[in-house]
Amino acid sequence: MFSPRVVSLVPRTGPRRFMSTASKLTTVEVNDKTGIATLTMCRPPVNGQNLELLLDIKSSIKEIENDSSRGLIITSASPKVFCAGLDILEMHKPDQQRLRAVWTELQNVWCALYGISMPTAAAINGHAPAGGCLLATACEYRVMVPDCRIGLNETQLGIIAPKWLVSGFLNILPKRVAERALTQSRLFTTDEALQEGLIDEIANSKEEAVEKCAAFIGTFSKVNPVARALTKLQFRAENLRQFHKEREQDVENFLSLVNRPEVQKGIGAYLEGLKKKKANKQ
Ligand SMILES: CC/C=C\C/C=C\CCCC/C=C/C(=O)SCCNC(=O)CCNC(=O)[C@H](O)C(C)(C)COP(=O)(O)OP(=O)(O)OC[C@H]1O[C@@H](n2cnc3c(N)ncnc32)[C@H](O)[C@@H]1OP(=O)(O)O
Repeated sequence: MFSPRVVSLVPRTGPRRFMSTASKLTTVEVNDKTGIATLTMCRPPVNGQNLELLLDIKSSIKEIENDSSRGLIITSASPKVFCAGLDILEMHKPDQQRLRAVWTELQNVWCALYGISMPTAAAINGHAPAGGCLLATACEYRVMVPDCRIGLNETQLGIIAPKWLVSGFLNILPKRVAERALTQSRLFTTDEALQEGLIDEIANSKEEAVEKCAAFIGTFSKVNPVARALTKLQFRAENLRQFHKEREQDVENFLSLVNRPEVQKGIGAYLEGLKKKKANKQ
C-alpha cells in the first residue's frame, strides 16, 4: 500500500533537497545555510488528506526530526490551497478499515507535529479549512497570504472536532472566540485571522511567507535549544497526555459518528455542493 521511501541527497553546496517519498505526496527541502527544513504537501488539487498523504506527512516530519534540522516549515505546492482538510471521499460510504487508518494517521500527524521539539511554522499559501487548520495550529507560528480562509468548519459537515483537534486552536485563540468559531463553523478571512491572532503575519506571496517563517525560526538562534525544546513541550504536555489517554476511544467515536446515516447524508450533500460549485464555475 505504501512504498518505501527513496531519499536522494543533492550536493551540500546551496540548498540541500531530499525528495521525501517514492509517491512524492510531500517533498522536504533543507536549506543548508539555515538548517531549516521545508515540508511541502503536493497532492493536487487541494491536498485533501487521504491515507497516503497523511502517511507521507508523518514520515516527512519524522525524517526532519531525525535529520536534526533547526526548524520545520510546512507549506503546500498548490497555488490556492494550503490544505483542504480530510479527503471527504475517505469519509463518504467508507471502507471501514481504511477509515480507521485515516483517523489514526490524522492523530499521528497531529501528534508528531504538535509534539516536535524543534521550532515549527506554517507558510499558509492558500485556504486552510478543518484538517488544514489543524496542521497550521499545531505549529508555533503562522504566516498567511491574503484573501484566503482558515478555520475549523467540522460542524458544517455534521461532525464534531474532538478535544485534541481543537487544542492547537485553543492555544492561540481566547476560549470564547474559539467556542463561537467552532459552533458557527467559522472560516476566518486572512485579515480576520490576523485580527483575532489566529495567524501571526500576512505575506504577499508563498515565498515571502516562507521567508517570514524562517525569520521566526531564526529568532531562536541564540536561545539554548534544549531549554527551548523543554519549555515548548512543557506547554504542550498536558494536551498530549490527554490525547494519548483518549486516542483509542477517539477512533471509535469517529467511526461511529461518520457511519451514522444522517452524517453520511450530510457528507454526501456536502460533496454534491462542492461538485455543483465546480459546475457553476465552468
Ligand atoms: C467526540 C468526537 C468524535 C468524533 C470526531 C469525529 C469527527 C471529527 C472529524 C473532524 C476532522 C477533520 C475533518 C475535515 O478535515 S473534513 C474536510 C473539511 N474540508 C472542507 O470543508 C473543505 C472543502 N473544500 C473547499 O472549501 C474548497 O474546495 C477549497 C479548499 C476552499 C478550495 O476551493 P477551490 O480552489 O475553489 O477548489 P474547488 O472547491 O473547486 O475544489 C477542487 C476540487 O477538490 C475537491 N475537494 C475540495 N475539498 C475537498 C476535500 N476536503 N476532500 C475531497 N475533495 C475535495 C473538490 O470537490 C474539487 O473536485 P473536482 O473533482 O470537482 O475537481
